[in-house]
Amino acid sequence: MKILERTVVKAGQHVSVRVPATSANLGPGFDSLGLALSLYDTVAVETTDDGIFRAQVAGEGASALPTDESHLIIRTVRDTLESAGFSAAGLRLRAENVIPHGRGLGSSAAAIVSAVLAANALLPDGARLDDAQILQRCSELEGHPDNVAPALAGRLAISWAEDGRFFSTAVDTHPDIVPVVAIPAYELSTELARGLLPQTVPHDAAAANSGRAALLVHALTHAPALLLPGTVDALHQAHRAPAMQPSADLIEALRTAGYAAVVSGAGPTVMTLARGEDEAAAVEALIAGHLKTSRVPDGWHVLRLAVDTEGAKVGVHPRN
Ligand SMILES: Nc1ncnc2c1ncn2[C@@H]1O[C@H](COP(=O)(O)OP(=O)(O)O)[C@@H](O)[C@H]1O
Ligand SMILES: N[C@@H](CCOP(=O)(O)O)C(=O)O
Repeated sequence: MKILERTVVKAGQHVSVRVPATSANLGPGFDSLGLALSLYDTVAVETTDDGIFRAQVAGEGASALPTDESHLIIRTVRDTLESAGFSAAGLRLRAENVIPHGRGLGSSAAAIVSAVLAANALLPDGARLDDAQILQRCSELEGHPDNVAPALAGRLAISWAEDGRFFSTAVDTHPDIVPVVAIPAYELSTELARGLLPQTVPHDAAAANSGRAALLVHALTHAPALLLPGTVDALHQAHRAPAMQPSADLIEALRTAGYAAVVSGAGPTVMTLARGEDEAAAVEALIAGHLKTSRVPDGWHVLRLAVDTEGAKVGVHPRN
């Protein structure tokens, strides 16, 4: 058997990456629309020559995530180096996690993006991936592009796939848009939520959904008054509701009151796209009242966020 020779990347390199949370789907944009949010994970990676691969995790997942070479970011850094013909003799990683896990705010996408960008920065000139290759790699690892694209580029990302290739374009949102997220204590894995979807959908549902998705892009970029009709989904939310009934009930209460509430990603976080700070305050008041009077589990966190406009940021110290 032929053993593949890989060049070992230089030890003593330091890279840090900050990646935003993301909310995918936004109602009718299943696997295609995603919004970058002002909530960030940060990871610092150092190459060593001691043969040890170790992660130190603070914040979200600190007590649950592995700290050895099975950590998602360590695995993805190594795989990305290896696919470029390189390897690391050792890695030390420090993660400061703020994005909650299994809540539909793109934590796994943020981890994948930070790993691919860190690995890319560790590669020598001439071996690095370009932006299209980075999007391709991250989308393949995540399985869909709608979280990784806005995590990379910021803003509202519109993504699509063709013959196994992933593409995306990012656009500015209207300045009035204020995302308010209500994050429950309970988790729902994206894998499990994807398993609840049917293999095929009726033609009228697909036709209705494409009209709403087109309307939503206009509402988010130019006409926030159209956000309520623009966030009607016919493809995934109803199928997933039984797995997140408290979130589905909160969405119904918000939409009945005229607010554009959706399932964030695969859930169970509820995101409302408010029009301005006054409406955001009214949304927060409605959520607080609903959580007090309805029989929902405790432990929700409500955050008023902004749309992140920068996407992932990489720092290299020092550049070789
Ligand atoms: N920062 C991280 N570091 C390591 N693993 C992570 C990180 N963020 C997420 N993960 C992994 O991804 C899982 C959550 O992914 P997923 O079910 O897709 O939910 P989410 O909507 O948060 O992306 C976590 O349980 C964990 O295994
Ligand atoms: N389009 C995906 C989005 C998953 O987002 P996440 O934040 O829940 O990982 C889906 O709906 O499955």
